[in-house]
Amino acid sequence: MSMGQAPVDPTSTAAWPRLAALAGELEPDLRRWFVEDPSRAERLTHEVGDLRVDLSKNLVDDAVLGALVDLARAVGLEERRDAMLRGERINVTEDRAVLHTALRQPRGASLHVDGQDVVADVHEVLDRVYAFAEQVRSGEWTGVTGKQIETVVNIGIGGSDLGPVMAYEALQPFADGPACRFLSNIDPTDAALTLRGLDPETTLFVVSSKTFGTLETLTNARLCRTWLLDGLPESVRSEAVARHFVAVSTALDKVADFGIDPENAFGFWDWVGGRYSLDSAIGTSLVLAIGPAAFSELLAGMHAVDEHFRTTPLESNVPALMGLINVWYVDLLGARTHAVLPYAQLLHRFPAYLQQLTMESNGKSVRWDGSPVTAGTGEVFWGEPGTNGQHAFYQLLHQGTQVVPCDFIAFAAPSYPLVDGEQDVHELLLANFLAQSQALAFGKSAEEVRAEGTAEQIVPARVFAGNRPSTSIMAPRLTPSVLGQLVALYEHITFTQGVVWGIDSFDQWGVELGKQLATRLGPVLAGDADALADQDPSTRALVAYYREHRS
Ligand SMILES: O=P(O)(O)OC[C@H]1O[C@H](O)[C@H](O)[C@@H](O)[C@@H]1O
Repeated sequence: MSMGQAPVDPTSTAAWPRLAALAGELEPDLRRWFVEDPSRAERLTHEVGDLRVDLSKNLVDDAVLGALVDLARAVGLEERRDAMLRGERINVTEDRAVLHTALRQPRGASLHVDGQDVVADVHEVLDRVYAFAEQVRSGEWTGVTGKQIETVVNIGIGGSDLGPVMAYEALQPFADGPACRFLSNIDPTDAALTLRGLDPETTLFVVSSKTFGTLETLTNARLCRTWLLDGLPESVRSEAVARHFVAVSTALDKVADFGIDPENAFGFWDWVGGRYSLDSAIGTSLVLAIGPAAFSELLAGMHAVDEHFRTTPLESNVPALMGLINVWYVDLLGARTHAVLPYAQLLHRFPAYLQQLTMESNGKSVRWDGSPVTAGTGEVFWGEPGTNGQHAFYQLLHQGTQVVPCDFIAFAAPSYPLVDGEQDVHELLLANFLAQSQALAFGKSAEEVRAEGTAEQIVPARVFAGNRPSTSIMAPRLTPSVLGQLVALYEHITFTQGVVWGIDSFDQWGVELGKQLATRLGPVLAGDADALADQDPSTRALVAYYREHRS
């Protein structure tokens, strides 16, 4: 398939009307489906790496899955996957290759793109990041006054923040290096609170920005540079930035302009999208925290899932199936959102990370050739760790009027085994994970509610309709490798959906307009009367309110 060609319209495939008919006929009855097919759980459970993915509580049967796989073949999922992995420029609107999978190719592998072995380049940078991290972690690299680095502040936003902070939180049990803090927001409160209590002599800043042109990151980097210099004795100031600032970017010239020594800069490439960059040098703060060995395991976990995605027939290809089932929910069953519910506190930032991955990738209305999409795209991803979510929004999941497919994520072994008297607390957590997926799937009928002696007038309020879809992902424990596997799994789910919809999942033009307008509104806030006069009445009134109340 030539990437310049129009994408195949999914609604024009033979599979689409079959899916529409199946959706029309669908009378979901998970209770009956499990009784009638005792092998349903086993047949619909697949393995990818260390992940065990149980799809059996989804509203699918063999006919639906068969039609979804046919749809995937008809739109050329396999060809486009292979084109991505080969380094073709499938990011059409930016004319770029999409090669985050090359970031986790093992040492010694090779992939030539435009005559360049990108895997060799990847390992050259990784080695530099690892060597630097070892120096900091061992205390060989010190601050300008000779003190060991105790805190790393990652300054970045979007993909230069969400991946590293998510993984740093998730891998706390493996964090044996300096503590990390993450500064992202242009709200000056973020800088003030991130720096609060830190000692300039023992703080290292990692300025992470693919473009090195992002307003938030450059502003925060300057604030931190001022804070650093103000907090150090004058005699060492001229040497301080070189010892306390490193940078990660594809724009190494801009790094030098900022005053960071190119020796202390780690590069990556335009073929790594920001939201796909955790495993590039953007992971430097994570490497500082968990060390090169653990980071290598994370990369190996991602690679294992890449290999599964590359080689497994679609019928048992887990990311492909999960992506296709998501398409089924969005386009045929009317789902608008998708909840991700980790029963693991350590994954508390995972849903936020997934929001950028999925929504910046697939929140599009036009296809890669510029024509309008032909089906609904880009569901809203959201979530919170269980059991906290249970006491907040699960009411809507159980009894609301919308289909909300849920992904449960749980681990057999606890990261911190604690007991409450005789009670293994991790078992309480897992009991809740199992209970919620059961309750969503199988519900509680009016007869069952009545049998509990419930007064007739409140029976309806206590009925659970059931047949609310979920996927259960389990792994032995949350390790760096397993985290890498989860990230790669969702990357390829996102890719699969994007291919079906025919959209370029690797651009993000939709974030640009707000940035442009913010640049124009800066002078308005600062008092430029002519610029204010050009604004719409609502904006003018908001600015007037600001003026009146700014103290
Ligand atoms: O890494 P940077 O170039 O600073 O970009 C940071 C983020 O900002 C942009 O607006 C994009 O929406 C994100 O995809 C990107 O991750």
